[in-house]
Amino acid sequence: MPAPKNMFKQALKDGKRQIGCWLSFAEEVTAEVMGTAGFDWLVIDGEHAANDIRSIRAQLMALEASVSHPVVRVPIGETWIIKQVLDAGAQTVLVPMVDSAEQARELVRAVTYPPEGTRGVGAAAARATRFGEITDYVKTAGDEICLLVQVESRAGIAALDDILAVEGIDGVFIGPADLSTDMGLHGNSADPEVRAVIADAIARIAASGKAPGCLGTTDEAVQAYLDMGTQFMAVGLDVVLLAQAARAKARQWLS
Ligand SMILES: O=C(O)C(=O)C[C@H](O)[C@@H](O)CO
Repeated sequence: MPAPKNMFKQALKDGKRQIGCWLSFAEEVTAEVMGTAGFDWLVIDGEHAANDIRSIRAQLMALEASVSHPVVRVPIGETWIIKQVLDAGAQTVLVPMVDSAEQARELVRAVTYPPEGTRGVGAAAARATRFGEITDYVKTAGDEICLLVQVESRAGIAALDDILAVEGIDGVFIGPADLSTDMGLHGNSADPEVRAVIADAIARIAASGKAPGCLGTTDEAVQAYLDMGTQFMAVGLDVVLLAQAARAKARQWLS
């Protein structure tokens, strides 16, 4: 029995637009709720949400029956956390703060079993193999793992062409908040200077044959990034969606 087909990775290969959303509550019940919305992908955020490997695993389980493909963002691009989230069942990993081709090559090795890579073999007891039921997991997992890296600094933008040349990277996500902050604009990703850098980066990513990704926290930003050619597009964060809806409801009835 082979590893499950990664339909999200296939959709990216086929050039299909994929609309997603961030999961920032670090709670499986909200992941399960968001999993009923119909998004193509959902990010279990290990970087900025209060997640650990157990809560990440719980959200992967909560999304098992959802049409939304779970993408796990690790807190940092280190092999120990990558092996843990892959063994927990993640098939798509998003790695923040990638600034060089060497970092990218190391990440490809981290998601790859030896001899080509460095991923440790824990298949027998792993959720990823359905606890040993998927007998050919070690042999077949590599083709179904989707590795996405985030370029979100001036250094990363400068190294983008070299990063795009790294085989095994399936997509590059441009992080508007971090990029604009690194540009000295304090998270103001709507600044025309930032938008120009993002537009150029999206174009270069697409031209390389890899999938460009981004996140917009307003409809205006989402449309702007889509117009630039973004393929895997996150259109919001669950925490922000709830906060905004609750405040609007309060204003509606308290006024
Ligand atoms: O830099 C960015 O923008 C991202 O990487 C997304 C943020 O981390 C997300 O938490 C929204 O602010």
